[in-house]
Amino acid sequence: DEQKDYANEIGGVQYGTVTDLLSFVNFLSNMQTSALQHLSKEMGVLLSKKDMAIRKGRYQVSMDVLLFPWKLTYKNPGSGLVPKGSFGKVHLAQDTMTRKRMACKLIPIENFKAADVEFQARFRHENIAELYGAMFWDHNVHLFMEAGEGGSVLEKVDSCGPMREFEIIWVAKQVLRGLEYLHSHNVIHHDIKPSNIVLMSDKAVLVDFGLTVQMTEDIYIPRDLRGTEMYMSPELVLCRGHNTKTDIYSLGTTIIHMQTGSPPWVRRYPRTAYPSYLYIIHKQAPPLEDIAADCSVAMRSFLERALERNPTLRSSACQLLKDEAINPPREDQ
Ligand SMILES: Nc1nnc(-c2c[nH]c3ncc(-c4c[nH]c5ccccc45)cc23)o1
Repeated sequence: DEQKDYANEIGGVQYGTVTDLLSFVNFLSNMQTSALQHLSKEMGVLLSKKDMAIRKGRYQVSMDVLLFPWKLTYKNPGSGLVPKGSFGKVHLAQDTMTRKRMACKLIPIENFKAADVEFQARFRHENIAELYGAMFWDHNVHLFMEAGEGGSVLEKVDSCGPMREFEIIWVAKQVLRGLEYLHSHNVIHHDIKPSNIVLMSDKAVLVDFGLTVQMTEDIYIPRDLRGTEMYMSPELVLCRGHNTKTDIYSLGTTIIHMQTGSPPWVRRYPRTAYPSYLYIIHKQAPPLEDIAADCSVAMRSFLERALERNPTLRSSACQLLKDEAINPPREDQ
C-alpha cells in the first residue's frame, strides 16, 4: 500500500532532469502492476519545458496531448500504427498548447524495463532520437520522443523500392555518426536495421534502444541472442562474446537492404525453406554476393570492410566515416 501512497504522492506530471526521469522509470519498473491499477491521474517526468506544456500538474492524453495513429507517409495499408518496436506501438503525438509534434511509444507496464529509456535519456546526439519525457497512464508507459515524420528506412524501401546510392550514402553517414558516438561510450545498439532508422527532412536518427547494452570492458558476453536475425553478425550468432563492431556489420547488411530492397540471404535462401538464418550466417562467408549489381566500386569496398567476418579486422564507425564511399569527390571539383 505504501507503493500506492508513494505513487499518489509523486502523482502528477512534473518537469525534471534526466536524473529525475531515470529515477521515475526505475520506480515504475519496480512497481507491482497492481499498485498502478487505481491511479487517478497520469504521472511522469517531462524534460522539455518548451515543447510540452504541463497544466495544473496534469498532462492528459486527448486533452493536453493528442495521440494519432501515424499517417503513414508512404500510403502503405498498415494498421495506421507504426510497426511494433521492441515492445511498443509508436503513435504520432501533438502537444495541444505548443503544437510540438512528437513520437509517442506506448509500452504496456508489464513489458516495460528501465533499459528502454536509460540509454536514450543518458546519451544524447543529433542522430539518436531525443527523449522528451516519460509518463505512466492507463496501464501504459508513454515515451515521448523526437519524431521521424519521414518514417523509417524500411517503409521507404518497401514503398519506393531500392534507394539510389546518394540516398544510401546520406543515411549511412548519419547512422555512422550516431554509432561513432554510442561506440565511444562502449554502448552497443544491437538492433541496427532499416526499421530502426527514421527519417526527418534534414537528418536520419536511430531509434529503439530496447536491446542496447553498455560494455564494462571491451567485450560483451551475451546472456541471450539480441537483434534481428537477418542483420546479425557471425560473432553475435556464435554467442561467445562480441563488441561494438557487431553494429557495423548490421549497418553493412542494412545497406544491402537499402540498395536491393531485401535483406541479405533471403534471395538465395528463401524464407519459406529457411525458418532460421543463424546457421547460414555462422557457416557462410559474409553475404557479399547479395551486394547490388550496380553498386559502385567504392561502396563495394566499404561493404567488404563493414561485413568483414573477423570483428577485429572489421572497420570501426570512426574509420568508415573517413571512407571515400561516403565522402565521394564532388563532380564539379
Ligand atoms: N520502435 C521505435 N522506438 N522509438 C521509435 C521512434 C521514435 N521516433 C520515431 N519517429 C518515427 C518512427 C516511425 C517508424 N516507422 C514509421 C513509419 C511511418 C512514420 C513514422 C515511423 C518511429 C519512431 O520507434
